[in-house]
Amino acid sequence: MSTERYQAHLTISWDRLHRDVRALCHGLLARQTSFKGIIAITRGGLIPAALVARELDVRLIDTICIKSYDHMDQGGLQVLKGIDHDGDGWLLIDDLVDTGKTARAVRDMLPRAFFATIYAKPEGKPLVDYCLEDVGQDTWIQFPWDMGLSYIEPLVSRQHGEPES
Ligand SMILES: O=P(O)(O)OC[C@H]1O[C@H](OP(=O)(O)OP(=O)(O)O)[C@H](O)[C@@H]1O
Ligand SMILES: Nc1nc2[nH]cnc2c(=O)[nH]1
Ligand SMILES: [Mg+2]
Repeated sequence: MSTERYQAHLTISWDRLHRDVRALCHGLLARQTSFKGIIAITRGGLIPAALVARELDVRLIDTICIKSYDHMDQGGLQVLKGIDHDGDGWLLIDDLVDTGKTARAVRDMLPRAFFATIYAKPEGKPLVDYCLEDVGQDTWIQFPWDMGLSYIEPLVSRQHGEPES
């Protein structure tokens, strides 16, 4: 699938990610359900899962390893590592749901797990049990682990049409 479906960008800083995961955890705690352990959907779910594990004081952590995108290009879904139970009592964590293709595959493997993501786009949202924030279907979420700080020219040079080095 091409990158044309993304018309907007939402850039998430490390600070915002941390705040958003803590807010997600407040919501999870309010449900008064305790979890046997956390399953992170790699790779995007790894850092959120580590932060959730810290807030919920969970020490048992497993992974489901799935690849679906090469940057913005959605390809065939590859399950590189599964799990040998139905997810009963476990908390599944991913960074986001977009089309819901990954979530559907994970739900088929772990029908009894509780599935939470930080961000959810409309097509995928019905597949998660809990998410913190809705994001437009046409928005590409830029995560801090995919970015770096870099120099930009002062506005005035850019106005005068000086070429960027
Ligand atoms: O709802 P979908 O359309 O299936 O998209 C959501 C999935 O896409 C991203 O993973 P990706 O396949 O890019 O791998 P990554 O987690 O290793 O970045 C993201 O982390 C979700 O797992
Ligand atoms: N980083 C990132 N990965 C995705 N995979 C599917 N949708 C997205 C998105 O909006 N951002
Ligand atoms: Mg992923």
